[in-house]
Parts: sequence; structure tokens; C-alpha cells
Amino acid sequence: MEIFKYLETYDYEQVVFCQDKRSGLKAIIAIHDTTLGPALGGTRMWTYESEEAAIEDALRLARGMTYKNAAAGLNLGGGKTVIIGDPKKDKNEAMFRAFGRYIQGLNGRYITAEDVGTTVADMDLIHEETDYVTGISPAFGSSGNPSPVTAYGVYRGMKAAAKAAFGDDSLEGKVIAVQGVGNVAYNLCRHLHEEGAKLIVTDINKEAVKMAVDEFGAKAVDPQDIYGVECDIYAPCALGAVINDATIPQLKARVIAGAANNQLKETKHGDLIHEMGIVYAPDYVINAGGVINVADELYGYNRERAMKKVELIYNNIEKVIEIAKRDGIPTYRAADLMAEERIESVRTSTNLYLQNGKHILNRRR
Ligand SMILES: NC(=O)C1=CN([C@@H]2O[C@H](COP(=O)(O)OP(=O)(O)OC[C@H]3O[C@@H](n4cnc5c(N)ncnc54)[C@H](O)[C@@H]3O)[C@@H](O)[C@H]2O)C=CC1
Ligand SMILES: O=C(O)CCC(=O)C(=O)O
Repeated sequence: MEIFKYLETYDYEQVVFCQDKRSGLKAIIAIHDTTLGPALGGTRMWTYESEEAAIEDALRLARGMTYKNAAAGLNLGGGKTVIIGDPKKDKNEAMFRAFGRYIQGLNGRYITAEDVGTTVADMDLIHEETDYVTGISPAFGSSGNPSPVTAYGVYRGMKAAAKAAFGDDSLEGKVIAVQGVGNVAYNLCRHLHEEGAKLIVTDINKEAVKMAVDEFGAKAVDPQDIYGVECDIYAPCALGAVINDATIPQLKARVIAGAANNQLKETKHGDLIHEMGIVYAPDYVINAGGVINVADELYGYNRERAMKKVELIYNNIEKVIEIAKRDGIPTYRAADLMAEERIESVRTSTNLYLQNGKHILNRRR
């Protein structure tokens, strides 16, 4: 990988490699863009096939956070961390504390939170060493696990996408194929079940599937079969790149709306599903509930205020669909335009010199 060429192409600011051999920490912090404010994005712990795959994931996810935070109207830039390792076997206190010290060393340029493979308990350990962490225990006056809030945002966004496809935002009786029944999707399934949707689920974790079958009357299918099931809505809620050359020909859904980050393998796949008339709720717009929730901690966490902002994901998805219709472009492109326009407008206003400008974290202390 020609790293500087890649950084230049997508305009990344900074990449930090963190190594601590006593605890086994191997982490990559990627900071994409801090025009709007400090880079906020979670920490993913995963067993990567190669170091290159880990770097690529960190970079892609960090850039996604720039767009997610901008589109959600947050005064935050985009960043993300990946820790290379097995979240079931390789975690220890020293690892997260060492990682916390690396974050502290960035002096507020990057703020972390949970992502796949990390938990509130891990954030609490990071918090021993740095202020620049969100999603810590409610006992610290914090917001806790962001997943249920992300799920609520996905549910709201799915309704807006359903309205565009079916003329009505009710999900009652709709058949919804949910891929991955993890922290977010379990909570999403609960909302969908409560509204009377019929669920088809899959997961590589059999216990997760069993829970959805037992609690929500879901029908279970094997992981490779989820793409081709007869359904109204496909909700990708596991890992990324699931909308690709191999899966698109199998899809029967009229709507794609799910929690996973980086759902499109490449932008051409966003063009393809647009041509097929599928209403795609762009991943980083619909799954912003978690970051909206953790970002509220920077103002002194208020659950009610955070949930009100998350409700607006419905309106944001409607807005993206409107821009797409107006300009005759796919929704993923409309979302990018919305985010890019906001970043550019703020970049222009920050040209004005201001001594000791107001900093978002000042409000927290
Ligand atoms: N947790 C949050 O608040 C947020 C999560 N996201 C994204 O949403 C997605 C899900 O996140 P979480 O629920 O927190 O993660 P999770 O790790 O709790 O759940 C993911 C689930 O997907 C399953 N899975 C993995 N590979 C699979 C495959 N090939 N087929 C079927 N199932 C598979 C796993 O067994 C697991 O149950 C991720 O892409 C994450 O980045 C995005 C925004 C916020
Ligand atoms: O929701 C979170 O835990 C933090 C933000 C984030 O990393 C994400 O939205 O992917």
C-alpha cells in the first residue's frame, strides 16, 4: 500500500500507530478531517487478515465518520481506531490504559467511543487515562452503551425510507431481512417487532439468532442466504462491503436500511442499486444515532435532548432522498453532497482569525 498516496487522495490529516508490547496493544488511530471540530469515532477491535487490511479499515471508517458527523449536524470531525486482536481473547486492562495514554497524547484532536468488539467496560479503562473518551458508564454521568440509541435511529430512518418506497412509513406487516443480530440489530428487531413487522434474521452466532427467533418470532436463515430472501426491506447490521457484485443480483428488497458502516463495497454499487430502483438509506446517515448520543456527552449528557436529535434521522433521510430526486443522483451521492457542503461552508467561516476560539470540550469540564 502506498500510504501517502492514499492519504493524499482522500485528504487524511493524520495516522497514528500505537504499539505496547507488554499489553499486546497494536492500534491504528486514523484522523481524517477536523474542520468541524475534534475527530470523534469509535474503536473497533477485530482479528484482521493482515496489517494492511487493518490500516485500510481504520482509514475507511475514519473518513466515514467525517461524513457521518457532518451530515448529522455535529460540530465534530472524523476519526476512528482499530485495535488488532481478538476481542474475546486478547483484551486486558493494560492494553486499554496504554491506548488511553496514546489518545491523551493527541490532546483532544481525537475522541473515542465503542465500536464492534469494544464495550462500555473498555471505555471505562480508557477513561482512567484520558478525558477524550465517550460512551463510558452512566455512573460517570455518561451515556453508556450507544447501540440501543443507534438502533432507534436506524428504525426512524428505515421508516422514512419505507415512506419513499411504499408511500407510507408504517412497517406493520413488512418483511424485513436483518443481517447480524448483534448489539444494534437486537434492539432494532425489538422496535420492528413492536410495530408488527415480520422478521427474517441471520447471524454467524447461533445464540444471537435463537434470541431473535424466541423473542420476536423471527424466521432464521443461513448467513449466505439472507441476500436472496423474499422481503420488503434488507437491513445490513453486521460488517461492511455487503452490497457488492455478488450480492446485488440476489436482492429482492425495495429498501436497504441498516446499521452497518461502509455497506457499499464501492461507489459503483450505490449506482447499481439506484438504477434498480432500490431506495438506499445511506449508512452513515441512518446509523448516526450512536454518535449523536455519545457526542451529547460533550455538552453534559442529557438523554432526552440526545433522543430528540436522534428522532431527526427520519428527517435527514427524507432530506437525502429529496436531494437525490432533485438532482437525479443516487442517495449515497446526495448524502456526500450534504456533508461536503456543510464542511466547506464551515471551512470558509473559520478563515476568520480568532484568538483562543471556543472549544467544544470546554463545555464538558
Ligand atoms: N454499536 C453502535 O452504536 C454502532 C454500530 N455501527 C455499525 O453497525 C454494525 C453492527 O454493530 P454492533 O451491533 O455494535 O456490532 P456487534 O458486534 O454487536 O454485532 C454484529 C453482529 O454481526 C454478526 N456477524 C458478523 N459477521 C456476520 C456475517 N457474515 N453474517 C451474519 N452475521 C454476522 C456478529 O456475530 C454479531 O452478532 C457494525 O458495522 C458497526 O460498525 C454503526 C454505528 C454505531
Ligand atoms: O456510536 C459510537 O459508538 C461512536 C461513533 C462511531 O464510531 C460510529 O458511529 O461508527
